[in-house]
Amino acid sequence: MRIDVVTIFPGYLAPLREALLGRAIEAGLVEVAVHDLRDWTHDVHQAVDDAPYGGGPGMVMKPQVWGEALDAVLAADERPARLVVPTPAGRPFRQSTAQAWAGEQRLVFACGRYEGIDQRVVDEAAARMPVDEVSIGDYVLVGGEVAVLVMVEAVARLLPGVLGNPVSAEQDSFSDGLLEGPAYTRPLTWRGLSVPEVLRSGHHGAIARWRRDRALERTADRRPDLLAALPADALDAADRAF
Ligand SMILES: Nc1cc(-c2ccc3ccn(Cc4ccccc4)c3c2)n[nH]1
Repeated sequence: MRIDVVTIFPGYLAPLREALLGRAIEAGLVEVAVHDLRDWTHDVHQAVDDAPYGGGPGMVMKPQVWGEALDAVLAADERPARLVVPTPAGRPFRQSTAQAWAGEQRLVFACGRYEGIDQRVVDEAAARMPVDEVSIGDYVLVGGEVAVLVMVEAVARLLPGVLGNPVSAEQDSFSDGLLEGPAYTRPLTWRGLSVPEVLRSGHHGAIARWRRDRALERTADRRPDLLAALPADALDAADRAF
């Protein structure tokens, strides 16, 4: 997969080259290119924003600069690309979104700032490629860069070879519709707190049942919406007894 990010703050994307994802890039499992939007300005002030039509606070990002930047970035590789535009007004980005995007050959992320990007950039792009306007949560950021870091990590970890132990991607929180239950490691007792006996019993069936019960308990407590959204056949009799 090739990932391109266009932003006026390229330095914000430096963490992409750290740790797990950095190693995946070095291993050639994923390619990442970060581009400075201002490279496609032509005026001395390198203007990327202007006042909003219709008035209102803040500034809007100019369509001309974005149009030239996206044309150039898309032309740099013949693989078909999906354009992703983070915005507070987007459809929710979920694990299912990350799983769908993990199958893409190419993702191009457009990081807005100010009050966002002129809508015509999205509308014009949508005429020639798939475009997703996505939100990473119901809170307001200052720009799209942090959202891109979140989404790139969520997608990249699903790519073959990126995670050391691929099984964990399948056993993710949300992959079975439930939250992850509690996890423990050594020491057996820490500050007077001990690890649940069942986890040391060696009884794999009992352990699996205990873990499922803790996941159900936590999901019911913290995310009842997820429980309500589970398909009818997702809970077996033992789950219902819980
Ligand atoms: N989930 C999520 C995404 C964003 C986000 C993404 C891109 C941009 C570009 C500019 N802003 C600032 C902004 C504030 C308010 C209204 C519109 C834009 C952004 C915010 N916030 N929260």
